[in-house]
Amino acid sequence: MTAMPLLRAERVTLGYGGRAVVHEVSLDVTEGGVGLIGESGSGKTTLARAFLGLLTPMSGNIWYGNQTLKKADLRAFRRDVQPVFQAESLDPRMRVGASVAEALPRAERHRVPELLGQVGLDPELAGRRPHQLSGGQRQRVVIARALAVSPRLLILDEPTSALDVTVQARVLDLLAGLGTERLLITHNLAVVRRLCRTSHVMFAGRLVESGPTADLLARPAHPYTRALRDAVPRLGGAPPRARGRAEAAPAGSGCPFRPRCPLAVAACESAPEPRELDGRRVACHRAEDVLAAAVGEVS
Ligand SMILES: Nc1ncnc2c1ncn2[C@@H]1O[C@H](COP(=O)(O)OP(=O)(O)OP(=O)(O)O)[C@@H](O)[C@H]1O
Repeated sequence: MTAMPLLRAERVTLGYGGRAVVHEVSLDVTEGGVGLIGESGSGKTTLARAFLGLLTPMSGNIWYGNQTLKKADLRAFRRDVQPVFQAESLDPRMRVGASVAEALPRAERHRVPELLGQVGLDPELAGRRPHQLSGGQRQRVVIARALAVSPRLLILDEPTSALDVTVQARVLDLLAGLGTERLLITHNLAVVRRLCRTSHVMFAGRLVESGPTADLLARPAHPYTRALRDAVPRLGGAPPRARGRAEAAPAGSGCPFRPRCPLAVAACESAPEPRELDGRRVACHRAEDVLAAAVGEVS
């Protein structure tokens, strides 16, 4: 029997000022790491904010165990689900030891050296301020802060994109070794390859493909997954060019990827329903053709 996921989005629509930017997304945060991938503006951070309880769905529900977030014990939720922000979120005036201590319950403040050690930092660095650390060290301090309350799940939004490639790899190794569950948001497929057993690909506020990360990378079933894979092959690769909303078809007018899709046909003028295919879930009329072309072009 599969364990109940800690967090689950059920047909969640999210937006700002009454305008939806994430449409009917269903996603379970399961074991082994979950990646949420997509280009700038696809809605990843908006969905992460809903998972952190910072944005209320316009429709649908976020489930925390067997309760919706509206009814859940928020004290337990805030301990179990911790965000890992970018290193710039550290208070520049605060010594990093004090910064980690602030995240600990009062009676456990003696654990600062232990936590710094856990993220591979020399406890002697506790007396420094953020600008006296390297980017990778600062990111480790942010992770130590998140770990202070022994969370069950970390929600990481581009945790390493500001770091150079070798430092990025070391921080990813640290995250992989922690044993804490993670939902990782990134535009970089090399990052999810290391940290996430399952991945979800988002385009224009919709999930277009979900499944085991290894399968998505080896044999994408959606042309957008394939384009992402081919655009960003390595750690440290540049993000896919942000093309803006104008290049996604407006909601209600067929497949949103159609204007950019090399495989679009007349059928794509009706929106594809997500369906199960070859161990993944994909929303594309031509998924069989994309899958069949493991190598080379489809037309
Ligand atoms: N506070 C806000 N008010 C209004 N619109 C917003 C707000 N935040 C985000 N948006 C819009 O919602 C859409 C999705 O943005 P979101 O930040 O979730 O995307 P993203 O995939 O995380 O992008 P990035 O990788 O650049 O962070 C975009 O069109 C964005 O302009």
